[in-house]
Amino acid sequence: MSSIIANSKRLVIKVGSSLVTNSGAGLDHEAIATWAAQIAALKAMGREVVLVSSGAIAEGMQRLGWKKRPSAVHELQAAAAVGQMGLVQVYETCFRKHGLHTAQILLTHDDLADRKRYLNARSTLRTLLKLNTIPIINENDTVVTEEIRFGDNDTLGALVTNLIDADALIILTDQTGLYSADPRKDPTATLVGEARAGDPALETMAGGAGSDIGRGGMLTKILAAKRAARSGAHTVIAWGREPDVLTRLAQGEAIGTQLIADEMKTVARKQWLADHLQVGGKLTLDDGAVNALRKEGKSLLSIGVSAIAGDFERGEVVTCLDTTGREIARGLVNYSAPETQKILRHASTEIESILGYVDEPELIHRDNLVLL
Ligand SMILES: Nc1ncnc2c1ncn2[C@@H]1O[C@H](COP(=O)(O)OP(=O)(O)O)[C@@H](O)[C@H]1O
Ligand SMILES: N[C@@H](CCC(=O)OP(=O)(O)O)C(=O)O
Repeated sequence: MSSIIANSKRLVIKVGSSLVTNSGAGLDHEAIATWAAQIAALKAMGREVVLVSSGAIAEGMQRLGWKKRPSAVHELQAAAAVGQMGLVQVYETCFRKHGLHTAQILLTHDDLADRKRYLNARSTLRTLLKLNTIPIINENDTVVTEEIRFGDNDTLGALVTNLIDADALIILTDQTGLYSADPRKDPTATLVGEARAGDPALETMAGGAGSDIGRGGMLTKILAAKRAARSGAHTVIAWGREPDVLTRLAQGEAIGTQLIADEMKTVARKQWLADHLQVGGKLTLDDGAVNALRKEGKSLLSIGVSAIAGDFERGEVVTCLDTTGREIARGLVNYSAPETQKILRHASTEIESILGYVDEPELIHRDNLVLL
């Protein structure tokens, strides 16, 4: 059996609190250095990596000398704010040794549900990847309440996987994978080597967190795999302290639990777009633009749009019609209706002089476009 990661170019790697903080005993610098070295090796193989790291609350508690996890949300938030400083310092130091810059991104689930912020986060992350940096993502604990209470970064990892259209999500944790039951409670439990992401049987095997440090347990990891599969990404759940776990996975070795997305990426993305967002407006394309989309797989540029209808905002789904009114595509539009009205029939290079700013050179990026 070979690893589903072998052919994955863009990876989201999630490391849980129990792992980053060595079961709550402060940040584990050595382990973080090991992952940084492996991620640097993945970069050298041409992979793109986004890291989702927990550990802020646990590190904050350690720094503040708190032995017991507080139940008051504002105290958890304060601990997260203190601990996040330590977390990013360690990552920055470790990656710098490999000549890599890190970038801190703090997100809430709401940010990814909001159309505009979704596009903004996506553009920033894609730019950071182009700049060859390692984005380090955590929840923005200061401004959330429910995430902190039920907070698990597994869900965030899956949302980021969907957001940047990653090929795979690797969840590193303190167990060697998903077991038929919680191995802390049932010593006869056996490792699940491979399964279909979204198989309901997995949910009955997975329990909650086995320690006070981690939040989600296995169930949130299984649900994250199901969510990641909706944009066609596979998930691996593996032990973070397994020697060379990341580089071995990338070289094709099957380690831990592999949860396979059975939908093709393009089909899944189309479904995801169709499910998530309602059509907010219409664009009429000239024949050249229809050709560029259909035959050449290109993005839609403002120059190819001859008319618009509806009052859509940046980030809404719009439908693209040919000159006869037939729907040929749908996609997430980068400019609002009033902006599009001003830039239609104009080249991308003119956007800045017309609007005074440029969000993206494309009206709809091809990754956000589904042909019908
Ligand atoms: N079926 C299962 N297989 C493996 N671990 C399980 C299972 N059910 C529950 N768990 C528990 O989930 C824990 C990992 O989740 P969690 O503590 O939230 O880690 P992390 O901080 O890495 O997200 C394990 O230590 C284990 O006790
Ligand atoms: N944002 C929180 C992460 C929440 C959490 O504990 O998640 P996880 O360890 O992934 O179950 C923190 O940094 O402490």
